Order: sequence, then C-alpha cells, then structure tokens
Amino acid sequence: MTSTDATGQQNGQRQAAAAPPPPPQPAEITYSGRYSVNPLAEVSFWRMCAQIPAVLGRIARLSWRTDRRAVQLLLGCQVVTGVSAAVLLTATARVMEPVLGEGSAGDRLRGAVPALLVVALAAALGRGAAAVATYSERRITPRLTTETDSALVEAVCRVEASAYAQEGFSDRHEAAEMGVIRTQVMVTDAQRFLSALIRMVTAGGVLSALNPLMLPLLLLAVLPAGVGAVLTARVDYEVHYANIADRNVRGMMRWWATTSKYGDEVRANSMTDYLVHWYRTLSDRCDRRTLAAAPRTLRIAVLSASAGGVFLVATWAVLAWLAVSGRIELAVAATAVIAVQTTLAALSQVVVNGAAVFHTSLYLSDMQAFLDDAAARVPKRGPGRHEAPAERIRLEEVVYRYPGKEEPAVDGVSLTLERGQILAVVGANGSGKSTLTRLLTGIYLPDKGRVTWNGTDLAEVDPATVWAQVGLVPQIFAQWPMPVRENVTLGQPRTHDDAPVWEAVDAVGLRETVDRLPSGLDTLLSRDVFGGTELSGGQWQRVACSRALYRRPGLLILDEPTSQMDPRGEHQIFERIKAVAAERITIVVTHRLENTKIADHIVVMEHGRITEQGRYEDLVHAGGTFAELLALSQDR
Ligand SMILES: Nc1ncnc2c1ncn2[C@@H]1O[C@H](COP(=O)(O)OP(=O)(O)OP(=O)(O)O)[C@@H](O)[C@H]1O
Repeated sequence: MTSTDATGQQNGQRQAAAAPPPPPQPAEITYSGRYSVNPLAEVSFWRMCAQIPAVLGRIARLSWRTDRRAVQLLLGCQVVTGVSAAVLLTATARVMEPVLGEGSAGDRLRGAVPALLVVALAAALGRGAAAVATYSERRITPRLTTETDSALVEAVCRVEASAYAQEGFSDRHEAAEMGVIRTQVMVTDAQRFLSALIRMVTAGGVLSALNPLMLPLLLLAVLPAGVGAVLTARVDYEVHYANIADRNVRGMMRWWATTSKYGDEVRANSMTDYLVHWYRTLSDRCDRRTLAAAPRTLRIAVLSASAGGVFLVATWAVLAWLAVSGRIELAVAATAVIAVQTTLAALSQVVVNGAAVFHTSLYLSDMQAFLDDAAARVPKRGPGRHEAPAERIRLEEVVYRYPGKEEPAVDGVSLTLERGQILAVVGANGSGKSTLTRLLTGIYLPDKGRVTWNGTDLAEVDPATVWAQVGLVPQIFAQWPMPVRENVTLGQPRTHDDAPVWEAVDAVGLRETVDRLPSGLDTLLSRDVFGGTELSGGQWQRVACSRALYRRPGLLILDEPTSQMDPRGEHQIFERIKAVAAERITIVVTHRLENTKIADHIVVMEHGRITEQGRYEDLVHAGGTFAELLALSQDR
C-alpha cells in the first residue's frame, strides 16, 4: 500500500528510489566484571616507576626458564656494553688533550693515535656486544611467546566448564591475550632499557667526574620526558582497557563473518552489509576512544618537551659558562660535550624503554591475573579415581543453575541408569536436556543433590578419570582441521594400528566416503587449508559419532546425533547403538521421537524437571507431553 504526501509524491515510490535505510546500530555494549574498576585509578607515577625493577625481575625469571644460556649471554653483553661505553668516553677525553693541544696538526693527530685506537676498539666491542645481545634476545623471545601463549591456551582448556558462563571471563581472557602479544617485545624492551641504563650510568659517571653540576642538570632535562612517557603509557592502557569488551566482540564477529564455514549463510541471507557495518561501528567506537585520548597525550608531550627543553638549555648554558669562564679546560669541555650527548641519548633510551617496560607490565599483570584466576578454576574435586566401568549412574535430586540465570536449568532431577540400558531424553528446547548430560558426565557439578557413578559422588573424583570413560557427541561438535584419522582418534592415546579406526568408520557407514578422499585417512578435513578437503554436514556428524564409538566408552551420550543424516545413515547409527548397548550405559537426546523406540527408558523434560517417564509404548498412550509431541511430529 502507498500513500500520497503534500508534494504529491507517493511515499512508496520515493522510498523505492531512495538509498536503503542504514542497518541498525549495534547496541551499546556495557562492560562489566573485574575491569569495572579501572586498575590504574589509584596508581601514581612514582609507584609506576617503582614497578619497573619488579617487572624486569619477572621478565628475567620468565626468560631464565626459557633459555638460561641466552640470558647469561645477554647479561654478559650488557656488562661488555657498559665497560666499552666507559672506556670509549675516557679514551675520547684522552684523544681531546693532544688534538686540542699545541703543535702541528700532524703531530697532534699522531699524539692522539693510541687513544684513538682504544676508542675504535671500545666502539667495536660495544657494537659487537649489541649484536650478540640482539641475537640472544631473538633466541629467547619466540620461545617465551610460545611458552606464555601455550600456558594461556592450556589454562583456558583446563578450567571448569562452568567458568565460561562467569561474567567477564571472556573479556578477561581477551585482556590476557594482550599480555601474550607484549611478550614479543618485552625482552627487547628490557634489554634496551638495561643497556641504556648502563650507558647512562657510565657516561653520567664520566660527566660527573668532569663537573659535578652537569649530571643533575642533565637528569632534570630528561626527567620530564620520562614522566611524559610513563603518563602516555598510562593513557594508552586506559584506552586499551576501555576497548576490551568491544575488541573482544569485534574479534568474535570477525571470525564468524569471515570463516568459510558460515560463508553461505552470510551471503544468502544478505548479512554482509550489516556485518561489515557492525564491524566498522565497533572499530569506530574503539577509534573514538583512542582519538579522545589524543589531546591528553599531546598535552603531556608538549609539557614534558617544554620542561625538558628549559633544563637542556640550562645544561648547555652551564657548560658554556664553565668553558668561557675558564673553570674547565677546552679539552675537558669538548669531552663534556660528547659526554652530555652520550648521557642524553642514553637517558632518552632509558626513558623510552622504561616506559615500554612499564607499559608491558600492565598487560603482563592482566595476563598473570587471568592465569591465576584460571588456575583457581581448575576442577578441584576429591582425590578419588574412577577406574571400574560405569555399572550404575545415579542422579539424586540434582539442581543446576547457570550463573546469572534466575531459573535452574535442571531442577530436582532423580534418575538411575544401569549398564546395558539405553535412556532417551526428550523435551522442548531449553528444557534442560543438554545440561542434564553435562551433569551426568561431571562436566558441571550440581548446585544441590549429587551425581554418583557406582556409588561414588563425582564431586569426590578426579574428573579426568571419569571423562576417560565417556564418549560424547554434543549437539554442536567441533570439526577439527585435522586428518580423518585424528578426527576419529582425537582424545585417545596415539595408535599406529588403523584397524580400530576403520572399524569406527565402518560403524557409521563412512568407509566409502573416506575411500574417495584424496589421501584416505590422511586427508586433511579443512577446505581452508591448502590440500584440505571438506565434508558435508551429515558426513561430519558421522565422523563425530565414529569418534565417540572409537573410544568404546562406558557411558555413550549422543545429543541429537543424526539431525543432519540421511535415513540410511540414521538407521545405521541407531542399529549400531543397539548392537553395542549391552557393554555400556547409552543416553540419546533427541527431538525425533520415533528414534526413542530403541530406548529401554524415556524421560520427558520440561523446565528442568522430569515430567513423564516410561517405555515408548507406555508414553504414546499416556496422553501427556510425549504423546502430544509425537502427534505434532506426525501432523503434516
Ligand atoms: N552455557 C550456558 N550459559 C547460560 N545458560 C545456559 C547455558 N546453556 C544452556 N543454558 C540455559 O539453560 C537452559 C537449558 O538449556 P539446555 O541446553 O540444557 O536445553 P536443551 O533441552 O538441551 O535445549 P535444546 O533442545 O534446544 O537443545 C536454557 O534456558 C538455556 O538458556
């Protein structure tokens, strides 16, 4: 329907001609959790400076653990750098005496040759030490980065699964990633800081020996730059901190929008414009915060440069006054000029690299805080081990509520499962079926009630010994970018015998598919990787089922295992489940109620509770939810 406005234009036509309305703005994302309190708010400049030795110590310890010999070499180079800098300056002073003394130019130069040779030697030694220091640093950094990166990945993999649902966990993880990125530059920064410090101390020492007034003046000339650099680092960190949540979401959006797996959905549903807009909007928001901080950094830079400039002019003025008034000789004044330049350069390096070390320390603190938090979230259950096959699993009045949710996802469920039994779990979306499987396997521990395996509470048992007996096909399973063989055997001890792998492949009717792949079991299952190939959704689901069957688990859980399979595949899987059921407890979660015919017992869940249970034939005629859902599924 179209309407006509005062100008006689039809709204419908006008809208058709106009540009499409802009996509809606992404909602403002409020960031909560640990970072709701700015960690820098109470930190003064002096406390920041005081942190630097501790950070250097931490970097040294991390590096020491990575490569002792490289650290020793690096420290040796620092000593050589210092000694060569001192020798260089002292020899330079010696060069000045004959050069600025009496006699012909040739005589004066000849007189300076021995000292010049020492200068050349010291300079060569200093350069050589710097080159070896760079080599040592390059030996440490890659392994240090790999070490911290792997530690972070491992820490996240090992936390209780319930930690993922904790507010702010993902953002803290994102903040910790920055610590890993900073490890790529932290040894360089620390090494440059130390060598500049050594050069500064030696050059400053020489300068003080020439005239005690010079060094304090030089320090004053550089101090404002130091304050400025640290304050700028602080502003940068504040911006980083304010952007964490947006960067985290943006990173996720980037992956979802660009990964080939969702390429069809993005294109066919015309999502590209919106996603690009979303991405740009988040980036713009980050940029706005960064730009808003720019005037502050400009003010800091201008003020620190002005203050530094005033003191620098004073330093040169004092030097000139000392020389002109005859208080120091010309040769000493010339050496002092070089010493001032050297000290100034070293001081600037100390300041720049000290600020970088401080900057790094902020991100390292985030990383360490996250690692500590993750370590505290590692499952801490009793010392027991579950070695025997699961004969009986019981849930006793089990309640589980996700963090931040008002209603429990599982609410007072009691159930007993015996070896050899097949249990089917059915119910509406969100009724708690998947959560129930997480409780049965000890992935989550109940808030109330208990889950026992052969009479032992899972809260008392090392979860790894329980999971060693579980085979789980979750609703959303990973499609690992690995060869077929690893996709089947992943999580099991490595084997060189392919017979059990083929058995698992046969069990899900995948042999023909694997035979057709370019390298059989060795074929890489990822079209994004060169030489890789891709499977269809149903084929992937067969791989996930073969992975669970390959484990020969005591508890086999299949959560919607055949939702993407053709009837032949589905039939084959359920036949297989029946065939191997005697040796284990089997749980099938499904919305296809016909499939529950294979079950010995069916439970129907609603709002986290079991509202009906029994055998298929009983429930079909019970006139309850099961019968209603079955009737709906057949009503076409
Ligand atoms: N990781 C999670 N964090 C917070 N809440 C969750 C989480 N997983 C599930 N829930 C909530 O718990 C309730 C039960 O979810 P669950 O996944 O167990 O349902 P389900 O019966 O398996 O649903 P479906 O049939 O859709 O797979 C839902 O209300 C859901 O929103």
